[in-house]
Amino acid sequence: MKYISTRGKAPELTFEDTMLTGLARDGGLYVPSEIPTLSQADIAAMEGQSYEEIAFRVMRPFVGDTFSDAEFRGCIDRAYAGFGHTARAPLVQLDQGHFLLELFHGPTLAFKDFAMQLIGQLFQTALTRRGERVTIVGATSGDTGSAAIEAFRGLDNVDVFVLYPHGRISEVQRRQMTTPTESNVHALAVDGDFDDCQARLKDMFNDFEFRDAVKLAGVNSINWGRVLAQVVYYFSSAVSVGAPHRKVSFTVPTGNFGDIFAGYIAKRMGLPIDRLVVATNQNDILDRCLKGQGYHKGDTVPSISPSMDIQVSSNFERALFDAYGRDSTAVAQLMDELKDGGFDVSQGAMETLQEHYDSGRASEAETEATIATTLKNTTELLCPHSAVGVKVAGDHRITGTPMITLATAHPAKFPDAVKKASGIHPPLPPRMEDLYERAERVTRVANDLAALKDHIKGHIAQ
Ligand SMILES: Cc1ncc(COP(=O)(O)O)c(C=O)c1O
Ligand SMILES: N[C@@H](CCOP(=O)(O)O)C(=O)O
Repeated sequence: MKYISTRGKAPELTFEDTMLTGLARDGGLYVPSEIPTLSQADIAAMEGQSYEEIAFRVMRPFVGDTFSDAEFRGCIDRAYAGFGHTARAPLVQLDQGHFLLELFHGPTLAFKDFAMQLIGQLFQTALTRRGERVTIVGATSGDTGSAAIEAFRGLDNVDVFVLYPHGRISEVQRRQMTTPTESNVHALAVDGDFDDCQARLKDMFNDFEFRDAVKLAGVNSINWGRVLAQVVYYFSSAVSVGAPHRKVSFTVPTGNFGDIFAGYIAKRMGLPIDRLVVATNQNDILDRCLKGQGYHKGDTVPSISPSMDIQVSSNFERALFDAYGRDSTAVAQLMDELKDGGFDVSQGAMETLQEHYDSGRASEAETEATIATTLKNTTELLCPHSAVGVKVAGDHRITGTPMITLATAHPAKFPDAVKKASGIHPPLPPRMEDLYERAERVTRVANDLAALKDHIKGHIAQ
């Protein structure tokens, strides 16, 4: 299995090198040169299998000979052993034909743990074998950062720096990143928004001198391994509601487009997915684009679902690559236009996108109302991101096709917004009860590439 860049000018890589490389050297994102498929019989055989077994069967074809079967199975087993639910990703029925996929039973209470816990194991195995160390830098709107710190803290061969937008994440999210005591993890509060953090991260990858000097690696969803691990729960959940014998639709609270793109990969692999519904908050650039209005950046408006306060949706580049018939020149041109504010999508590419994706948005008031009504009707307490999904799913139901909405975070990560909407203050799990008493360690930094690079160079272990 080979991986190619969406911009066509970076070397083809193996799975291992793709995973350790992060952003392609031409600024693009790596994707598999072809998508392996599973037969209907392969998918039907997943019924009743453990999450770990389904994970092995879904991901194995993408990994090539990077890991032996035994190594790969070991990584998967260790990755999910610490989850707080034996099903790992349990399905809860909300009403007739509408299901919630709870993806928040991992160590940091968000769906990011599914990929990050696995990536942590895969990095460790590959780096130990190669005798190498890397510097991981991540950009986060709240959840990727804590998941990355949890997955890599205390490891000998990795330093982790996480850039988050100062004052724009919840207190629980911040404390999850600033309270770990291991010296190889560093939280950096950037004066800017998430798009600034992500842009500076990409600047670092595009600065080859810096990139090579610190052996930069990325664990944002620019890393193909992140997307791949998220494909698994589309299979596990769809099979539970009748796939491959019936079609299933998914609604996905969306920001950086990694999670919904994983759903698209599942569909390309043969999972009978009818609609993939992109659900955005008031930062609705993706909804507007998928409705044919072009991709044009505006200002990010802080919301009660802060993890989705994003204008430059990184993985949309992967969706565009396929929609433009894998024309890397066209994609590179669009990404150049994006630097100047945005681009229009060609009619052909738009039709291809709309074949797979629907979209909708939820206002702040609709998000709050959905938290309240869902609690009243079902006893499920949603986080604001999951509530965006549930609201939008409600607008896209088709009789006879089950709809699965992804619940991407635990409500306790956003207690203020949840309390305001529901009257309930969701408690943290017992292992995190003292989060508010733990000492914080964080460095405030300007939104300035040189300052960030200096800080990182000065704090990596030699
Ligand atoms: C809780 C939560 N929900 C939804 C999203 C959006 O996911 P994606 O960026 O993969 O579209 C994020 C951020 O990634 C998140 O942290
Ligand atoms: N919402 C994310 C933003 C980064 O997304 P990623 O999937 O590219 O890591 C976050 O919580 O940090």
